[in-house]
Order: sequence, then structure tokens, then C-alpha cells
Amino acid sequence: MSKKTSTNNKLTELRADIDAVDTQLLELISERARLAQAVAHVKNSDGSGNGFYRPEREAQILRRVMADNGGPLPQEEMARLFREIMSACLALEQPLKIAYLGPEGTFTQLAALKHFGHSVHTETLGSIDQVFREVEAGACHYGVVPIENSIEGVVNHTLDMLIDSPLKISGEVELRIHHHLLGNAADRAQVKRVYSHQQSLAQCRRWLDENLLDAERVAVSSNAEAARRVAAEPDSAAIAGEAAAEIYELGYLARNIEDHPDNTTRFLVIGRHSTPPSGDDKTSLLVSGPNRSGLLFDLIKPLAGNGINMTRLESRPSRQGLWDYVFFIDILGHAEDPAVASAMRDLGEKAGVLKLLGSYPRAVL
Ligand SMILES: O=C(O)C(=O)C[C@]1(C(=O)O)C=C[C@@H](O)C=C1
Repeated sequence: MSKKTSTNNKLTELRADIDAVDTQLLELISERARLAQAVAHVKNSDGSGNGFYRPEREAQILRRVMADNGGPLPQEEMARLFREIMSACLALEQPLKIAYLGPEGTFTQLAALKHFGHSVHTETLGSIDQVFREVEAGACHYGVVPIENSIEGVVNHTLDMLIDSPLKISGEVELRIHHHLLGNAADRAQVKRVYSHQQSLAQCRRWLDENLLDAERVAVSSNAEAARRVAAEPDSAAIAGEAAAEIYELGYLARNIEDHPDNTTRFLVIGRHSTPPSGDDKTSLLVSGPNRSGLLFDLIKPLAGNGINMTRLESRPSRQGLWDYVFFIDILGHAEDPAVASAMRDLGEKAGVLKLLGSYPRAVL
């Protein structure tokens, strides 16, 4: 037998094995989908009105997949596959409608799909307020908004919306952000103007100073909007991500131009329901009180006293005049954990206002 024939035989054999595995996978995935339909039946009859999507259960499934995965596929890859299977199963139970801060091609869209998988309907909205309103009105099941960037800090508009909104945080999404210089210019030297969201311009400041010092920097409402404009302006460039490059068919004039390569943005998932504990959760609180010396210390003390780990603290000037400052505090644990519940009781006594913004699973992917 020639070497070529023997290679061909081996390939045929291996492909027959793959076909056999695919047949099993197909049957198993269908069986899983039928079980999800049965779960939907049970949920329909319990009348709790809590919806079909269960973030805590999804987080547990993804964590188990990652813990049990023995390779050769990497953990994240395996979890991503299961993410999509669950997304498809949930769509059989109830097709979810997700509002996000658009336009199409923004990092928020990527975050929404990373969190919910691709079997959801998405509604692209023009502002963070609109995302909150659509979810509050019940027109969308959940919303996804940016909250915190590892370089520029917090997205104040989202914090301000959380102060008054009745919505609950039901999840967080972390996304590694890469910025590219996109456009239709033949090369970088022809670029006279660079459009992007102001945070992205700031995140690439050093690169722009070194490589495009003379180009005018123009802040626009989003990176996708920057890409849209550049599609019609050959002497301009946009700083945006891959999705925008694809949608607006722009070329890459430079890749990964962010000043800090570990640039991560955090997004919040907001909805109308509270989320039960998943076993590894975060809780976001809003605390406020009349300004006096030692206020912040008094607010932090109950956390330390109950052995609670604080992961984030932001302060915003209050818009109501009654209180001078509003503090946003993220802690590890769920509001139903005894230590967190006890810390919240102590905090409530010290603060004028204590609002539970939500307890939700820590980002898995
Ligand atoms: O366990 C459930 O409650 C389900 O509806 C099943 C399932 C799944 O596919 O595993 C689907 C959607 C939920 O968000 C969580 C899990």
C-alpha cells in the first residue's frame, strides 16, 4: 500500500469515528433540549413569575464544566460551547429579548452575546437611559450596560441610573478590550482625524501621541458611531473593535493600540428579578448619608466587622441635595449569606439610605 493510500485510509477511519461521536452528540444535545422543555413546563406551573432565565443555575453549570474539563480543549473554549448550548435550550423555553447600548458593533453588544449566547434577540438602543427604560417597562427581559473600565474608571451615567431605578443587577460580564485604528486610508500618514468614544481616545492617548500627533481627535457617542462616520471619510480613522471593523467594512491601519494591554471593561446585566445564590456571588450596594466626619469609616466598619471582602468602592455626588454623597460598594457574597445579611443590617443603622442593587454570580467567563 502506498503512503498516500495508507494516509487516506487512516483519515477515513478517523472521520468515521468523528461521525459516530457527532451522532451521539446530536442525540445528547437533543435530549438536553427536551429536558429544558420539561423544566419550562415545571416553571410554567409554579406561577412564581420569575421568568425562565436562571443566572445562578447557568453560572453553576459553566463552573462545573470548567472544573471537570480535562482537555484538550481549553476551559474557556469548552465553557463557551456550553454557553451556546444553554442559550439555545433557553430559547426553546422562552426567547429572551436583551437591550444593550448600541449601535451595533459596540463592546456592549459583544458583552451581551458573551453573557447570554447567540440565541437571544437583541435590541440596540442609543443611550444607557433607554436601556434602563426598556427593561423597566418590560419591553426587554434584560439589559446590558457598561459600568467600569480598568483604565478610565467608572461609567458615571450607569451609576446615576442605578440610584433611582427599581431594576436589580443580575450579572456581570468582563470583556478584554482591544482597540484598533480602522479606516479606508491607504496608510496612517493620510489620517487627518481620529474619531472614537472619549474613553477609547483616552485609552490610546500615548499611542496617538507617538504615532498620530497631528491628527485631530474627535470624541463621538460610541466607537461604532466613529466607525460608521469613517466609512464615508477616507482621510479619517476610527478607534474601535473588531466587530465594528467587520460591520462597517474598514481596514486595519494598526492593531491593538491600547496603552495598557490588560484593558478590561466590566458590564452589568440588569433585570426585574432578584437572583438566588449561586455559591460564588457578588453583592452591589448603594449607601448614602448626610456628610459628617467619619461617615465613610462608619460605612466600611460593618463590612470589616462581618469579615466581608470589599471589591469596589465608588462615590458620586448626590443629585438630591438631601445627601451629599452616594457610595457604591461591591462586596463578595450574596445578600442571603448570613455574614452579608448581618453586615447589611449594621450598615442600614449607620447610613441614611441603604439600597440593595443586586446579588449576582461572579463572572465565570
Ligand atoms: O435549569 C433551568 O432552570 C433551565 O431552564 C435549564 C437551563 C439549561 O439549559 O441548563 C436553561 C436556562 C436557564 O437559564 C438555566 C438552565
